[in-house]
Amino acid sequence: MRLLVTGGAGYVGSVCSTVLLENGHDVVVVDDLSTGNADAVPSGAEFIHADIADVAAEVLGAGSGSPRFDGVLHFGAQSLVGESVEFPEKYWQGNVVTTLALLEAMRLSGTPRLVFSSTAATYGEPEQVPITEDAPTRPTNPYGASKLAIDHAISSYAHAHDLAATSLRYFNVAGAYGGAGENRVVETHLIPLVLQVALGQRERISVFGTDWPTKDGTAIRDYIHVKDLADAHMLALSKATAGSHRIYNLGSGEGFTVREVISSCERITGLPISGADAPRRAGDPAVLIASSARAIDELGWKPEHTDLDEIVADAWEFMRNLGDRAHAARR
Ligand SMILES: NC(=O)c1ccc[n+]([C@@H]2O[C@H](COP(=O)([O-])OP(=O)(O)OC[C@H]3O[C@@H](n4cnc5c(N)ncnc54)[C@H](O)[C@@H]3O)[C@@H](O)[C@H]2O)c1
Ligand SMILES: O=c1ccn([C@@H]2O[C@H](COP(=O)(O)OP(=O)(O)O[C@H]3O[C@H](CO)[C@@H](O)[C@H](O)[C@H]3O)[C@@H](O)[C@H]2O)c(=O)[nH]1
Repeated sequence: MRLLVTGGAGYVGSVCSTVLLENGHDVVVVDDLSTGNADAVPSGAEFIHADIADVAAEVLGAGSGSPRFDGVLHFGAQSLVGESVEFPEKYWQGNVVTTLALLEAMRLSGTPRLVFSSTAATYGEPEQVPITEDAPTRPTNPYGASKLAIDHAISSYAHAHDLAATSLRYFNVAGAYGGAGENRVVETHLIPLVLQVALGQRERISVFGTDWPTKDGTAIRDYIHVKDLADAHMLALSKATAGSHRIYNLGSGEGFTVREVISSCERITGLPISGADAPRRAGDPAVLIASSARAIDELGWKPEHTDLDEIVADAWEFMRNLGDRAHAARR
């Protein structure tokens, strides 16, 4: 297929572009580099440096009579929970308004398929875990609310305009694949931050909240290997049907506390990692664990890298090999 990838200079988008190319697809990346790096775009992909809201109509050929792409994978977004509480405008504009422009361009060009990066943050604080797709959606931060609004917009476009749409609700993505991984200019995610401490690029890791109702008082998350996530995107592309919007949770199905993640990083790196207790971060839920049963049943998805130590080991190898290309090392 010929595919448009938004956010392909970011972490998940660059790994998925790599896997799309490995599967023989043609890939055009549009990225505004607001959080991504141009050098993360895989060399086999065409790269357009732009905000997708500005160029979607032109790139997709809105009004030209025939679609130029077989589908869009929409990773491009602002996606930091804490930042979204402080600057909600960045999330309503950058996520919702931008995606509405993309959906209009898809409608007007007749682009038939969409795979959207939704999130566990659409559910908010769960009543029970693991979380299924039928769980109530009560986001605890503007980031999750913006993604939920987009999911609703996609559903109505799919049904009214025959779009074959899939929303993949990722839990916490981690690890690396094919030379692509996490190398953000401003990093806020737990695993890369802990590994930056091991690399001597940061003094200690702050543990946000030690009074959560969990076994060691720190927050629990479900870490999914980015290669397993990429595989789910390939299945979503091939299985989607016109006029339907399916939503799938994607995680490994097991939860780890912040302290357990730090211990895993110590085991894998063989280095002691200094932590400092800190207050809870605004907008964070206590526990997020996925039920991916629907993706396993309907898409035939089989996560293959569910061991936390394996996920951390792949992230560690990627970060050690970054050398001068590491943004953290340049600061
Ligand atoms: N990383 C996770 O744990 C996680 C979990 C759930 C959902 N997600 C979702 O997955 C997607 C990718 O996340 P990531 O961790 O790779 O983030 P990232 O910040 O590394 O990548 C996002 C990319 O999108 C680009 N971008 C942002 N707005 C754009 C716009 N308007 N036009 C063009 N490009 C734009 C950025 O420059 C960046 O390269 C996001 O939609 C995010 O909400 C991520
Ligand atoms: O320096 C840090 C950074 C994070 N944490 C904690 O570690 C956990 C994981 O945090 P982080 O890696 O920042 O991810 P989340 O905030 O859980 O969000 C990720 O996972 C969500 C789905 O679960 C996605 O929607 C988001 O896009 C993605 O950033 C949370 O409890 C944080 O409070 C710390 O204790 N110290």
